Amino acid sequence: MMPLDNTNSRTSNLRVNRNILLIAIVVAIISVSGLTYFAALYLYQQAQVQTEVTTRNLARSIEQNISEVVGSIDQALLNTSDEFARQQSTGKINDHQLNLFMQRQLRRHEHLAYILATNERGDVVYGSDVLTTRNNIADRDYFIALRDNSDADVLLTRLLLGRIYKKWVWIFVRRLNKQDGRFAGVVFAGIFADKLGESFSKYQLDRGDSIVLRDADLGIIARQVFGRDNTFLPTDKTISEAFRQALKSSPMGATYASGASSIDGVNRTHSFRRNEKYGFIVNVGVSGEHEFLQWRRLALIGLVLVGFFVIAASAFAWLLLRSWYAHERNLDGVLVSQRALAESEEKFHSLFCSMSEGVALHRLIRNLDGKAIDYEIIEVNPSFVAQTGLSRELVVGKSASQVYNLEVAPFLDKYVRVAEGGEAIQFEECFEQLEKDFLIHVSSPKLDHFATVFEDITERKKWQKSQSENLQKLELQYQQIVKLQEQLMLQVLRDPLTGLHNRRFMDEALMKELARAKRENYSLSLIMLDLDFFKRVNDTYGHAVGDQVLITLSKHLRAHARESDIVCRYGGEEFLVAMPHMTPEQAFRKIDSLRQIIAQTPVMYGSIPISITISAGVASFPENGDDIDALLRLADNAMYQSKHDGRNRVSLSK
Ligand SMILES: Nc1nc2c(ncn2[C@@H]2O[C@H](COP(=O)(O)OP(=O)(O)OP(=O)(O)O)[C@@H](O)[C@H]2O)c(=O)[nH]1
Repeated sequence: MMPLDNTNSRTSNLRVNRNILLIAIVVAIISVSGLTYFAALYLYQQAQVQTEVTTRNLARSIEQNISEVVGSIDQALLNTSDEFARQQSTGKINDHQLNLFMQRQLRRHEHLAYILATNERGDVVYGSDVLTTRNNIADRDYFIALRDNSDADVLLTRLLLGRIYKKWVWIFVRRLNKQDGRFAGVVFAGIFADKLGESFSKYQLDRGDSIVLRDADLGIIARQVFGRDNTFLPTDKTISEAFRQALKSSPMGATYASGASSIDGVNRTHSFRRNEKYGFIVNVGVSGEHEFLQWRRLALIGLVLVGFFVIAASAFAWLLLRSWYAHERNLDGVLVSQRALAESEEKFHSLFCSMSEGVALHRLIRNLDGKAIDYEIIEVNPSFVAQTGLSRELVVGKSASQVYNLEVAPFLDKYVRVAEGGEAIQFEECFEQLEKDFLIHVSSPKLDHFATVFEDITERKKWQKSQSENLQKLELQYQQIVKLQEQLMLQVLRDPLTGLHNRRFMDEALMKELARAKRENYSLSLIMLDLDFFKRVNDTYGHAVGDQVLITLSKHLRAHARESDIVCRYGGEEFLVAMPHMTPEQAFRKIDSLRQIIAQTPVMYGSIPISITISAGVASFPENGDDIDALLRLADNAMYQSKHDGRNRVSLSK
């Protein structure tokens, strides 16, 4: 069993560890979520940067391409202008040759729709195409501008609805001069806006991305929105506020994020570049869907992973908490049990130490065959030490045979029976060396273990012994008392002089005898007899002789009485004999026979014979009555009748 303190500290350690682990899980969840959030933010920024770089590079690339195209067209215009000048120097313009020249220029530029030239009046007279209709462009702004400016360089128009081909066209114009420098017309080339827009489709952009070409005054020349509707309002100058701000702060080129596009409402990251030489602006808008799609995928994966992690960590924490709480409950249970056990052990220990009886705990020692040959003393209490005089250090951990210096440990057989069978016993033993008696209780708490409780019964034994002696004395005294009582009874119920029953005894006996006679229906005769002239004996020989006479008469009466007869000295010299089963006649004969014997047997006083006679009266049940007093009176009357009739005789009651 784990000590209570250890369990307590283990419980609090567990709680601390649990809290640390829970905090660690929460921190891990927050950290992972935070890291994921910052990673997503970083990736978002990266996607944004990537989008910006893409749009910037694309804008630069497209601007350069268009710039090269425009430069090349400009070169074609210059070449045509030079050819025009060369032919002029010959004095005459050869229309056919000039047209062929212009056709060759046109073929070298795939983007060009046409290349034409006018005279100084604006009539389109030369060109890559043979025109069947007469066209004049003298009213066009660019014609007027070039006509009026002899130093004008190449001129790029806004998008115009062409008069010849009836299509929206971007026109590049150069002035033609006569030999003296005067205005000779213009040479101009056009690119159809739709073709230009189509040419943007070679760029591998994603759906929703856009490329917009604007002239120097911001009018739209061409627009390509990938995967969407490409319609736009030619020459439209509407721009978003973001574009306006970007242009204002950085007129030659910048990157900015637009809100919803003014044209199609799509959010894009834009980069624009203004061509330094020709002033046109290329604006590339990338919706960033691709980059952000990638980011979204990553963010979603991250979110799912974090979600899984949070769920798993929460589930883990929940399971951990549940298991902890269960464990804590168990520990609490263990704590309660341990506390109870500790309290119980404390109580046991305190009881063990404070017991007046000597207690010793033992364990059997077995040999290799498993036979119990001795027992070890595991623990003893202070009373054991006090009783035996053996110190604890001397006995604990030792075998009994060793401690008591005996070949066979004391009471081994008895103890083995208890330790193996489990049934408690007790026996008394006198330890002569200690001069003490003990009542030894032996019980077995578990197999091979037993406890002995030595109850000192020396005093009790002494007391028992003295009690026994006292009892013997008492018994003796009792016997003496009984004897005395018997003597007393004799004294009370017998006449001390003659040893016959006295009148008191007779009174009680007669009641019983008469009752029995009535019950069993037999006769009961009462004989009252009296010494004749006894006074004379006393007077003559003395009272002692008189006593001797009385004793002699008593002996006669006793000698002639049956077992069932009751003889008593009824008073002075009066005697009464009760004779059960005797009719009056039988009684008469019996007492008369006795009378005769007495009369013939004198009492000897020394050598002097003293003659004695008796007078008697007989009364019987049922002949003379059934009442004791009446019968006694009748017997007495009969006796007096005998006196009256001369003494020495027996009379029957009438
Ligand atoms: N020695 C002795 N004398 C006794 C005892 N009890 C009574 N007496 C005597 O018995 C005598 C009885 O005398 P009475 O009653 O006159 O009768 P009696 O002399 O026998 O004459 P009758 O009965 O008429 O024949 C008295 O003298 C008594 O003292 C006794 O225990 N011992």
